[in-house]
Amino acid sequence: MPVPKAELHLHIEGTLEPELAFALAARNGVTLPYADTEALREAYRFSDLQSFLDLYYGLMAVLRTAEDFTELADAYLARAGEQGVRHAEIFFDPQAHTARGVPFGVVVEGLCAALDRAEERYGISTRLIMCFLRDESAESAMATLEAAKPYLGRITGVGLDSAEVGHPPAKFREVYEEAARLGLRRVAHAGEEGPAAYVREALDVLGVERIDHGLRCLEDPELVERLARERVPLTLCPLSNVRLRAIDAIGDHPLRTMLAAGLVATVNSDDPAYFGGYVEDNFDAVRDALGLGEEELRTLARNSFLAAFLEDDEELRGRYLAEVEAYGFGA
Ligand SMILES: Nc1ncnc2[nH]cnc12
Ligand SMILES: [Zn+2]
Repeated sequence: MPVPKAELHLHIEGTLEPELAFALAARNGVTLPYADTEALREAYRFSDLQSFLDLYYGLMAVLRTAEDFTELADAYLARAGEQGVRHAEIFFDPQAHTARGVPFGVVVEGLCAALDRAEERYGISTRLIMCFLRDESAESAMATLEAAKPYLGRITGVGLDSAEVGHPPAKFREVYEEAARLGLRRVAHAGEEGPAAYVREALDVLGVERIDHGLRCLEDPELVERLARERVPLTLCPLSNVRLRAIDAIGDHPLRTMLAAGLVATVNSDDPAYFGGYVEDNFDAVRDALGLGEEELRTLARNSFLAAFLEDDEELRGRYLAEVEAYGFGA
């Protein structure tokens, strides 16, 4: 059994495997511009974040009903369970669905039908984080936050994703202020393709508690020192970074440098259906390419639970942390 871990950077729409995409397309009468699953997989050669996003948003056309979202989440949770995930904080992109006429409530209710039975079926506790598309307007993000109000009992936090460069965090200052007033936790993608300054801005202007990716923080040593001192977790996604060409090869990933700098690094899968692996596959990839040892792997697993939004259930966090300490690597 893989090491117990929390997955903190996972877009549920990014778990849409080609087989499920075609099955949902048939069920919903949607025609996909690919002959079959093989042709679709062939298209997964990305040159940057935008080239991925174009395909990712396009394929979402097959997601129409609450049941579709339930199936999607169920398929992820089953895979995640096999990969040692004990706790999952799941992103979703409401605007990518409401823009196609799928109501906010359909998405949340569909996802929650799967999340509600995840503990019982897969032994996984869950949280839901709604992400704003940063290449859409702040007004659209605010309207999305408004649409979320009837469902706030089910939503733990807000995030910020999509095309990063040219859409700095400060664009969403008021939206994040309102989210904080509503008692929502705050995270944001920053420093994936964008500069270290965006990481700083996400902390200072949006008040985020974790940085998603944060890769480019390394270009600013003072910022690295601050992230380490304030113990701001980074949710890294190594296979994603290779596929989206943020780095040339997995062996170039700066994870080891980040751990040595005292950063609270975690390893996650981002969009596993598109990037060639789920979370344990990411652990395996960095272990093999960077030669990580038992203590580094245990630190990554421990960090994932320390960084999780489990303040409402510290007993559960404690149990997960005890599982990490008791885990026997190489068994
Ligand atoms: N890696 C990523 N970066 C930004 N937005 C995303 N949406 C889904 N995956 C993403
Ligand atoms: Zn992401």
